[in-house]
Amino acid sequence: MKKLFITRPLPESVLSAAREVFDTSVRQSNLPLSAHDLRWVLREYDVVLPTLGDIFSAEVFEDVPDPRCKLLANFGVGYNHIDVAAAARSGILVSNTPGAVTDATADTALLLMLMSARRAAEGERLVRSGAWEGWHPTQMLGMHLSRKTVGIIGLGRIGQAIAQRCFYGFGMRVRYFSRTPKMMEFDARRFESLTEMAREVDVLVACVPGGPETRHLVGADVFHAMQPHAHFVNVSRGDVVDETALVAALQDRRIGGAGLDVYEHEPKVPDALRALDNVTLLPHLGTAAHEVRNSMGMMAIDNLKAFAASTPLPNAVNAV
Ligand SMILES: NC(=O)C1=CN([C@@H]2O[C@H](COP(=O)(O)OP(=O)(O)OC[C@H]3O[C@@H](n4cnc5c(N)ncnc54)[C@H](O)[C@@H]3O)[C@@H](O)[C@H]2O)C=CC1
Ligand SMILES: O=C(O)C(=O)CO
Repeated sequence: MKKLFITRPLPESVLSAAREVFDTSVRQSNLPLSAHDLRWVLREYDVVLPTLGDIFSAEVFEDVPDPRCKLLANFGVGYNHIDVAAAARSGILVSNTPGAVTDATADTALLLMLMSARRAAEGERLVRSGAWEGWHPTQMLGMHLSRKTVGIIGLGRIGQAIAQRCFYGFGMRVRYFSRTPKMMEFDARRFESLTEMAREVDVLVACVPGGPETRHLVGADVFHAMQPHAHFVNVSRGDVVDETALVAALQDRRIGGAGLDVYEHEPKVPDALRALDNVTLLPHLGTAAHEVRNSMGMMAIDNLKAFAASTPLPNAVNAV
């Protein structure tokens, strides 16, 4: 049996499926692997199932010249924590879990859109504080989401699922910023300029992958272009946004508010951001549902099984 290392505790059903095929070791910690342990697992195991937070950089791969590991079956669709080109140079395949995460992450985007536009977190804090003085006609007025315009940054799987929810659920107009035109079953206008789109929308949502190519894609220029009532939502990766520029835009009330699931230096959230009442802060909850984490695990196991059977991986993101 090949040796598998799983870097975090996972649902029992996923672990059972893994044990059917592999001599499986499960690390009993939810913290990212240390620099030492990243190198150790590449040396000691045939296959590894990592998650976001386990930073497999080019240096890590270069430090292990002849790795025993031949597959990193990532638990999650986003793999910006793995240098997949460097992995390939070391003869290591990388796979991910697309599709399993799509609906839950799109739901989280809608959750944040509503929470930010309707000031739900602020209202919840008010009730908890005991300072609520009762309903009145001008209490905590926010923005009505129905029939507004949403601008989606990156119309991939999650972006399209958000577009569908906005169009069918809320009667919203859909705009998107994307490198290539996408076919949707309803009218969705494409922008080639992100700032041009930001000028027009009531809600701007980021759902591109993280990494060097998209780092700080949403910066001061975008927040300056947005209308003062407009909201910004991020369910992608923290580094897609210039967090300093976002804090400034929120402090100056240059935008209506923001809803964030991800942060530039997770789990660190800047004090300045936590001090603001016009931002909703979630702890990377995008896929945090029992069924979804189970499906993600099973998808990772499918890739591991394919590797063990020497058949093509269903979800390879590089080639060796
Ligand atoms: N908050 C959370 O818990 C979760 C976050 N995510 C994040 O969402 C990301 C997207 O996931 P999927 O939709 O499944 O991926 P996807 O690959 O289907 O979609 C990404 C889209 O972004 C586009 N894109 C990439 N670079 C771009 C650029 N520079 N400018 C404009 N468009 C660009 C791609 O062409 C593609 O259409 C993941 O990579 C991950 O980082 C995913 C799941 C859960
Ligand atoms: O799948 C991903 O990319 C995640 O962020 C995990 O929820």
